[in-house]
Amino acid sequence: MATDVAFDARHRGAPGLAHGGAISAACDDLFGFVLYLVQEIAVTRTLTVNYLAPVPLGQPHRITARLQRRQGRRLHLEATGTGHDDVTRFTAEALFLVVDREHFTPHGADADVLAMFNRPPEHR
Ligand SMILES: CCCCCCCCCC(=O)SCCNC(=O)CCNC(=O)[C@H](O)C(C)(C)COP(=O)(O)OP(=O)(O)OC[C@H]1O[C@@H](n2cnc3c(N)ncnc32)[C@H](O)[C@@H]1OP(=O)(O)O
Repeated sequence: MATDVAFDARHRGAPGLAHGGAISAACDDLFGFVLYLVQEIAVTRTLTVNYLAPVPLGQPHRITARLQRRQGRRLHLEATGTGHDDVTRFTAEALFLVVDREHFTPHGADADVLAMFNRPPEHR
């Protein structure tokens, strides 16, 4: 699964550069979408981002994410973020753990939890 992201002023860290937290969030979010492909309900247990080079604001980066392997409840995911100039500026690895629906029901409205399972959330 892939998405194209151009970090903007909302994601600024150092002048002209994306904040590491925004990069991390983009990777975690895309991993969440991979779950719809592998048809598992899971949540992030660990997330490691390797910041290989500064990410300039306003330059599109393609983030590609995939399930690398599965061990029981453990889903190992990995992602790569590459600019249009073919420079890979970050990679990420995550451990997601499969959970049941009851993981979410104490916190969100039933209809919202059900909707989340039926289709990916819409992003603006
Ligand atoms: C389809 C729709 C899905 C939508 C979800 C989208 C999610 C988007 C991404 C997110 O932002 S999720 C939000 C951020 N994450 C969280 O809020 C998770 C908070 N953490 C928890 O709720 C619990 O820690 C969790 C449910 C993940 C796990 O608790 P458990 O008590 O169920 O598991 P446990 O700690 O016993 O670990 C289960 C297994 O994983 C193993 N494990 C845990 N941490 C590990 C680790 N770091 N490395 C390797 N293995 C690990 C652990 O040893 C164990 O192995 P065994 O099954 O063999 O005994």
